[in-house]
Amino acid sequence: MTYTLLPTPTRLPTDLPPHAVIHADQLHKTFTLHHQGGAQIPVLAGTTLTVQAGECVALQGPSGSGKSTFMRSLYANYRIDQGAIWVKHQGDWVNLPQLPAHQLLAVRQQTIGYVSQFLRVIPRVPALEVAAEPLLDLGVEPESARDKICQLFTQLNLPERLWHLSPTTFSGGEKQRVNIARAFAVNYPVMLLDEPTSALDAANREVVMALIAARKAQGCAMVGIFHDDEVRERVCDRTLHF
Ligand SMILES: Nc1ncnc2c1ncn2[C@@H]1O[C@H](COP(=O)(O)OP(=O)(O)OP(=O)(O)O)[C@@H](O)[C@H]1O
Repeated sequence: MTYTLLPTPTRLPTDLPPHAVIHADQLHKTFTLHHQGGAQIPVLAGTTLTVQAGECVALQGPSGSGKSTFMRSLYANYRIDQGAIWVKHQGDWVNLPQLPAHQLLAVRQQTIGYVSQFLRVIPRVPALEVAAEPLLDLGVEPESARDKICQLFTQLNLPERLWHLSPTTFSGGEKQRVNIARAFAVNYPVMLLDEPTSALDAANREVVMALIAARKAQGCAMVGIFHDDEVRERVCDRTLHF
């Protein structure tokens, strides 16, 4: 398959909607498998998405169509081949693929939260500390950070006996709730949600849907992959099809 590559847009379009906070402009991404004869897997070919404050956009499409690749590109976890990823950071538009590492770190600390499906656990670090880390990195006092996480753990029905244990041995749903508390503790203007309810029971799914709705009402722009139709229909305003 051949793609006609468009020139990389490097300027922020002038016609973005007034409350736009993220604008992915014509993203192209092809994986090259160097250890498998250089096989090429074209995944994104001009994907464009603008999200405004207070909106939630669902990424939907068949397995392997590129949803996760797009989401990881929005967090600059994957390097795109062409395109621009504009994010409003502290009042200024920045293009993620062109940022030096320290500025990308600042964008991730202050502007874009990412709820991955799986929690990265470190042996011997208790759940409370794992979840409080992003707040502490922002300079929040340890006591306030701890209070905020305790409040979220309670809301998410994470049993108190687990709070001081390392999540290494937690169940999938327990780990997922630690991850959600970690991301929702910070008031990010943009959040990327990768199947945030995949391991949760019905009651905790409701809690997460309520957290998402509350954050949207505060003006957070969200992009998410939701395999659960009910969750997607209830929290998303529109869909980007892959
Ligand atoms: N790191 C990688 N290296 C090589 N190929 C990759 C990599 N990540 C994804 N791919 C390929 O890119 C394509 C899109 O994968 P991606 O995970 O983005 O799809 P998806 O729509 O999120 O799928 P699913 O719904 O199954 O999670 C697949 O063909 C996959 O094999």
